[in-house]
Amino acid sequence: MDTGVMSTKDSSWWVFTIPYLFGSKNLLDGYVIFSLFMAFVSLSILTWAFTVGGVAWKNGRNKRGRARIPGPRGLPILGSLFTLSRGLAHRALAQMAWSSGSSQLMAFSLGSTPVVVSSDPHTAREILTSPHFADRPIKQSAKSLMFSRAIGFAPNGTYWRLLRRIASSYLFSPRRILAHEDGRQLDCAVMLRNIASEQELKGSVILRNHLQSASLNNIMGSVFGKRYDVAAKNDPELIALKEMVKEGFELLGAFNWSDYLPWLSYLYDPYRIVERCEKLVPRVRKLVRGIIEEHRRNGSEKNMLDCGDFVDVLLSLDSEEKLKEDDMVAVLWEMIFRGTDTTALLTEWVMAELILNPEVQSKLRAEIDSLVGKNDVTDADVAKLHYLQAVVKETLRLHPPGPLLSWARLSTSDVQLSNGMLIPANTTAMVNMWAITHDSQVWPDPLVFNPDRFVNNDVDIRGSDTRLAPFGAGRRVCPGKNLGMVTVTLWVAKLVQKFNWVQLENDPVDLSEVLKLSCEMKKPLRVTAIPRIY
Ligand code: HEM
Repeated sequence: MDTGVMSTKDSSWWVFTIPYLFGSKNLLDGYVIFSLFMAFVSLSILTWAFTVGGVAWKNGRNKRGRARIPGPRGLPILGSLFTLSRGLAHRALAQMAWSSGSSQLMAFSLGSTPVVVSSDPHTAREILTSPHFADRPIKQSAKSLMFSRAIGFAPNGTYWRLLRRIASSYLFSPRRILAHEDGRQLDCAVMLRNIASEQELKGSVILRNHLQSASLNNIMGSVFGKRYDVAAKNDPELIALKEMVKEGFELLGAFNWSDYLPWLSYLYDPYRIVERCEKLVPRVRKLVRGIIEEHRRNGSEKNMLDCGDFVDVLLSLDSEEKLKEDDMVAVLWEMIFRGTDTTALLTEWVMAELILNPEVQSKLRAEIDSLVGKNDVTDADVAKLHYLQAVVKETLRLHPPGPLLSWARLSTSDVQLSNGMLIPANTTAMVNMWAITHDSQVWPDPLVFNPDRFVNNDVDIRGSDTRLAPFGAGRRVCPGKNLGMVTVTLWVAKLVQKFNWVQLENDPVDLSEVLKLSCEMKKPLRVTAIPRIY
């Protein structure tokens, strides 16, 4: 609108001044006027587009504080959409921030959306812990898949607080995590057995399949009280569930241009996001409602707050906390979603690093052997295995599963930072955790896998130290962080205790990344798992 008004007003003096200057009435003919007008419009669009930070930062939005927020200009209309729409956005953004000295905060545009990204621990903390950043921008796919009614995307308010309270009391509390140890042990035992048979049968193991099945079953167990026989390849319910989880991941992980250029949704939807979401939602509803019905029929909601599954818990809540059925479906579905890939892919990264660093693997095995011997490793043992904790922390540093902390934040009002920059209301804010954990000013030799850096240096990774906060921080911090850590550390300990892991000569470990919903190994880890003989 503004541009239109400006162009009419400004172009009028051209039209009358130029003929006057040149003294020729011919210049007023239609063609010349049109050319001048087009030149002016192009010039104004270019000037308008090439503001610092790009199209969404026009009118000095980035200059409202004492210090200006620097940033790339991007392309007219699109801004920096190409940087984020393909490849490894965390690496591209880190490079841009480092090379332009904008690590503290960098402004850029995704179409009409103004975005800031921090690659610095101090600014990251200010953003993540600010109450004015407790909302999230919601993608079309997340909305269509009901996630706006689940914890991750619910707007900051009474409903979101209720969900967090229910989840932290009944799913993620230390007592409940402990109560589900048997499930973790069981799923791991099945995984170890299946790994041994695949090794015997094929001479190598594709670890990802086993990890994904174990974590899906594990989260299904604690959320739905249901486990599948993962070796039975023909179970229709398991096949359908895996398909739905995969489809949901693809839809949520896909870069949807219409999220940033809403008018584009009428013209261009290469992933058919709307159509695919419409097909997926009824299938999810049917499956989850079926399981809820089963629980109702079995009357299991009575006294389950301590040892039941999460469906039992939700059914047993009283009127004040009771959720509507559709909200229950959204919350339960979200847990399956979040709990499955994160634990599996983090364990895969840990194992890849252990295979590439055999001396670390041996040191870890020696620690486990000296504390546990041939006994089964338990959660209680894991807490005492300090080198194991250091190995997992170092993996989270080098390969944070959410390098951009998975889901961005949204400012609900203007936020003044201590460095003098002001982030205006309605700005999407990201933290580039990958850039922080790969910054040599923050971590010496950042590219080297060296768990020893954590041995005598107890860095808290649960959000209080933003030099390494792979679970985020502040009120939107990951509520599943303890469950995730307990599961990953237990499984890594048992994998290392039971097998020697060696890379294949003809298929070396490849640490290339692919960024989907999370950042995973591009090439699934295929290795030799040699059973240990005591
Ligand atoms: C290795 C494991 C995991 C990693 C690295 C991880 C990472 C993250 C990150 C970075 C966030 C965003 C935090 C922020 O904005 O500050 C998040 C949010 C969340 N995570 Fe996790 N996560 C993991 C495991 C889990 C598990 C096992 C669950 C549940 C079963 C879970 C459930 C959630 C939920 C519900 C949110 C949204 C919280 C909110 O918006 O209030 N996560 N996670």
